[in-house]
Amino acid sequence: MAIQRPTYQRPDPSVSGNARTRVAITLGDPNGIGPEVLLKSLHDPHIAPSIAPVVVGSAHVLRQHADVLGYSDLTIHTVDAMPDTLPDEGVTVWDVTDGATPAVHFGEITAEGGALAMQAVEAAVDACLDGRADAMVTAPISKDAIAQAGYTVPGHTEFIAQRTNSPRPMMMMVAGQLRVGLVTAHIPIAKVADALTEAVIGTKLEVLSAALQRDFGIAEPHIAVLGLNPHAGDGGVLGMEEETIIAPALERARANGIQVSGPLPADGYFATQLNSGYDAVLAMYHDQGLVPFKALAFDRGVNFTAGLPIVRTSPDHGTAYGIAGKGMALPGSMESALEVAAFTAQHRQATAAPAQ
Ligand SMILES: NC(=O)C1=CN([C@@H]2O[C@H](COP(=O)(O)OP(=O)(O)OC[C@H]3O[C@@H](n4cnc5c(N)ncnc54)[C@H](O)[C@@H]3O)[C@@H](O)[C@H]2O)C=CC1
Ligand SMILES: NCC(=O)COP(=O)(O)O
Repeated sequence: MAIQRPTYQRPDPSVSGNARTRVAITLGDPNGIGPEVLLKSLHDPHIAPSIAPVVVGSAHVLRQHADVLGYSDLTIHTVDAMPDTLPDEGVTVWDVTDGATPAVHFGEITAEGGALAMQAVEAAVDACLDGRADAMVTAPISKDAIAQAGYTVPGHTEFIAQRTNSPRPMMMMVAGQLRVGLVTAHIPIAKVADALTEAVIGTKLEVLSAALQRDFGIAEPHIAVLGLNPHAGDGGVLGMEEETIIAPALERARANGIQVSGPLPADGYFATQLNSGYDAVLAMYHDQGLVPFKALAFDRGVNFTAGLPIVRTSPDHGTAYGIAGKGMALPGSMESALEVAAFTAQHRQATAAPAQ
């Protein structure tokens, strides 16, 4: 079977009246590969025409990464707020550090790095909420570093949901037509089964279905739902969650007008069903969805947070400390994250109900 590759059209600026999508791009952990993939992506001539990118974080950190990459002639414009217009060349950084000059320690997990990364996320969320930005793209943070900095959320998804008062966030991975939603995300595997309830699965199906319509333009989405246990429980021999929790949740979703199929065996799904016309698949836990997703689409995969009032995407990879500062990081996932952010923001704007 052919590996699924992204088939997104490049975002069409005419969708929103020729306005470029204003994207706030958070710098991520300064010691990881976030700034590197960001710099490489902004050099992609296919990306620049459709978005107005503003990097949020530290100009000093970005300069250090640019120097290591050999981009020493790059002009970095520093501003102290989300700007309305951008210069024709160079990269604009909204510096949120109050003039600090943080050092970069490639490959190290530090509280300072975690704090700096989250300062940028806070600023970018607020810019999206008050309309100064159309979308945000987050370069990767380290969950360890942000915990050292005192943050009690596991990652962006939960943090942005809190800051935007969104009770129903959902992690969703996207690579072209391959879309994977998660019922549970950042919890220990030992807690997954207990976290699965009919209500939770029903909520995730609603959020996923709404995101497919509102953000990806699929009028009548059809969602495949995976089982939890091997072979979807095999009639109860290998586990009962399919019969007692997942199937009833699907019945209720159907009654509410959502097209769903399942519960389907997870291993077979990714081996045979990717071209069967499903618009998305709902996985029960993080690695059930992300292992096959990354195996199929790592270098183009995007992490999209469904269920938010703002548009937020991210590359599908993390801080990759082992290769930080070596110039080896592949930028494709960040490029796709920028594209999906622009595409979904433009789609939301184009289809938003006019104000009464
Ligand atoms: N959106 C985000 O903020 C994300 C953050 N993370 C965090 O990142 C940290 C490290 O996570 P890991 O599980 O080690 O995953 P990782 O994605 O950082 O690294 C996994 C493997 O992929 C390689 N890799 C990752 N990105 C690459 C790229 N662009 N080009 C070439 N090779 C690449 C790495 O070198 C490593 O071998 C953790 O704290 C994790 O929570 C992980 C995923 C997403
Ligand atoms: N595996 C995805 C991941 O860990 C990223 O999480 P988040 O920071 O986007 O919440």
